[in-house]
Amino acid sequence: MTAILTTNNVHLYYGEKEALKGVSLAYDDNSITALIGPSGCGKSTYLRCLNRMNDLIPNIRITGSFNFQGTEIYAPDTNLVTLRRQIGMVFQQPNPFPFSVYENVTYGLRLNTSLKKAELDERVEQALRQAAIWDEVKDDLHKNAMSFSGGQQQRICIARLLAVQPDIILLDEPTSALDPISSVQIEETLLALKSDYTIIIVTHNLQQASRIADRTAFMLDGHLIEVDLTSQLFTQPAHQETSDYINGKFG
Ligand SMILES: Nc1ncnc2c1ncn2[C@@H]1O[C@H](COP(=O)(O)OP(=O)(O)OP(=O)(O)O)[C@@H](O)[C@H]1O
Repeated sequence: MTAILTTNNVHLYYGEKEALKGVSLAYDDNSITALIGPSGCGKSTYLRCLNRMNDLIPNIRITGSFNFQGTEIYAPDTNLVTLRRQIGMVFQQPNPFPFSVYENVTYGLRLNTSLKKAELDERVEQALRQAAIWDEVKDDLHKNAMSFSGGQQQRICIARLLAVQPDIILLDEPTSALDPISSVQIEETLLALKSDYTIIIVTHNLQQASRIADRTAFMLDGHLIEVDLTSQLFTQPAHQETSDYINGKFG
């Protein structure tokens, strides 16, 4: 399989502090990769590099390469709006805009395209169906997205991202603010989406990683310790630190 995204020898410094220490990882299309590791190991920092969400942090320095479909993400001529359409992100706290469901889902489309109303309607339904929230909101498309439950809001945010047809979906602990039923619904949604997208998810929840991820990467203190098929990493990790972490000895 060819990798859709490859990061090579990534180092990231917040001022003097080195938060990423040579992370190299490649991602296959149509797969879910989980990034796990104790608090502060650099998971979110690394994830945010992938669509340049760290760009505005003062005194940040990033080295290494980030090859996305043959182009360098950090090339000077990269268009950030296009990049973030292709590599979208879902955050820990659901963050719908304070507008209707319909306006949320069409937001990126109205910025990037000049689709007609009927085409917009079609894309809205398609994205909400893919995010497994259509049945719950189809009669309330013009209701404020903030009036739905946290889990519903998170699936509306996923639909908002899917509407612009990204290639890669980044998720930073997308279920940690949600109840268990909503979390399962998000996991099922991600499993269904994997046939069309590349998904990279940061999670503290090891059961979640083992339920949904094809591959899991374990990070510690800015290093990538190992990456493997999830079943392999959880049953026969190659490194003692990984074994100690997954067995709850720290973290
Ligand atoms: N904006 C920032 N400025 C300075 N240091 C930062 C910044 N963001 C993160 N760090 C530091 O970089 C290191 C990695 O943080 P990061 O948030 O990426 O870890 P994490 O593994 O995602 O942690 P958690 O699981 O708690 O979210 C930590 O030591 C953190 O304090």
